[in-house]
Amino acid sequence: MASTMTSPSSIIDFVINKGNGVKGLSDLGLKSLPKQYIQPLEERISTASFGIKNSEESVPIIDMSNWDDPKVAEAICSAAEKWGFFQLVNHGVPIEVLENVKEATHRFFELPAEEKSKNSKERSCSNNVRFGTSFSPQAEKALEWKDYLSLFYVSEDEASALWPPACKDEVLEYMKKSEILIKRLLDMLMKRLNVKEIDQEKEGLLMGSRRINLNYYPICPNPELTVGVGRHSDVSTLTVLLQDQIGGLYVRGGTDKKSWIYVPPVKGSLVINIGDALQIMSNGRYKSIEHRVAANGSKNRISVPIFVNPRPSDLISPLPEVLASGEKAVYKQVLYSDYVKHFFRKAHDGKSTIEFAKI
Ligand SMILES: CC(C)(COP(=O)(O)OP(=O)(O)OC[C@H]1O[C@@H](n2cnc3c(N)ncnc32)[C@H](O)[C@@H]1OP(=O)(O)O)[C@@H](O)C(=O)NCCC(=O)NCCSC(=O)/C=C/c1ccc(O)cc1
Ligand SMILES: O=C(O)CCC(=O)C(=O)O
Ligand SMILES: [Fe+2]
Repeated sequence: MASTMTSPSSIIDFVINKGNGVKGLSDLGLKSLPKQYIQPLEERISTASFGIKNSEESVPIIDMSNWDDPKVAEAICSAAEKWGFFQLVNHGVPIEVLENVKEATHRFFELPAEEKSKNSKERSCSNNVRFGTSFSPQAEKALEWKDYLSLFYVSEDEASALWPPACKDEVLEYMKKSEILIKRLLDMLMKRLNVKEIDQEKEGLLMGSRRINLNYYPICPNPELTVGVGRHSDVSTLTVLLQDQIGGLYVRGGTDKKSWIYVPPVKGSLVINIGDALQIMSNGRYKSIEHRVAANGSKNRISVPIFVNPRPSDLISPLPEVLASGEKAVYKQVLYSDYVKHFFRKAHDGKSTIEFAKI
């Protein structure tokens, strides 16, 4: 099979059109990376330092056991300002729920291509369920070494009816059990912005819609030539990210704000990051930080982000409470679905998406 698949168009046909994804390529045991996946030099991730702490600085690890203690809120808000990323331990989401969702993710991606591709953009019976590969293959000059299942949550009933049976129960449980944590985090972050209470209207604006992605990064023949996910910031309010023990996530940070800082897997933890919507609503106080994922030459990696978002119909802009002291708005009002469409229609390009909302 591998030998018959040498032309660029047959690779694309096999991976994208036939729904085999990069997992299909990886399973064939390819010895070298197809050229569509070769990233320009400046986008490649040196794996020489892979898994090794590459600087004195690292993303804060915050213990949430005493979530009521003002010191916890202080640590979270400071991390959101300085790093835009932090890891949480003792976050209240049961470890078993996290283990189950990881297992369900493997179960889904182990399904035959024919079964998975029933959820492709072309064949899915709903826009809210989508199996795909790379990020935006039509827009990308170089593809990313990742397959995904993206599930937009509307209601429990809709999810039960439409989400793939291989993973839906575990994914729904993860969403349900993470809700208290999400509310606690938003409560702390809002208090620091002088938002005293999250009423129904604010709750809708901050967390009115959620999308969960199951990401699969199969073993890659030449990991140093490509990426799992290219440089981007999330367009969410905040993202709750579950990663397995394999590693590969890097975030932009450090004293010079330009280094790539490795986020080591911490057993039982959840990674939290601020997204563009909250950077806009906080008028830049909380930072949505660029991040990227390396490909791996010896292990299959998974991750499961929950993107906590405004509703598509929401207008987002700096919050009145933030501007009350006379601070000048640096972002204009944008319709959230326009913002997300803008993000999805281009290749990953670092922090560029937010230009769309700059005054
Ligand atoms: C505006 C949406 C996204 C699409 O609505 P639509 O225009 O009626 O539906 P389309 O199916 O025509 O999608 C528009 C484009 O976006 C693409 N797209 C539609 N969902 C998807 C999808 N989950 N995945 C990757 N392309 C998609 C889709 O392929 C299409 O591209 P194109 O065919 O070239 O016009 C709509 O679903 C919406 O408002 N959703 C609610 C908000 C929402 O989902 N927010 C997501 C937050 S996601 C986030 O923060 C980070 C995501 C992320 C994801 C991957 C990464 O590598 C890194 C980050
Ligand atoms: O796989 C990861 O660790 C991060 C993935 C990511 O950044 C995303 O899906 O937006
Ligand atoms: Fe991301």
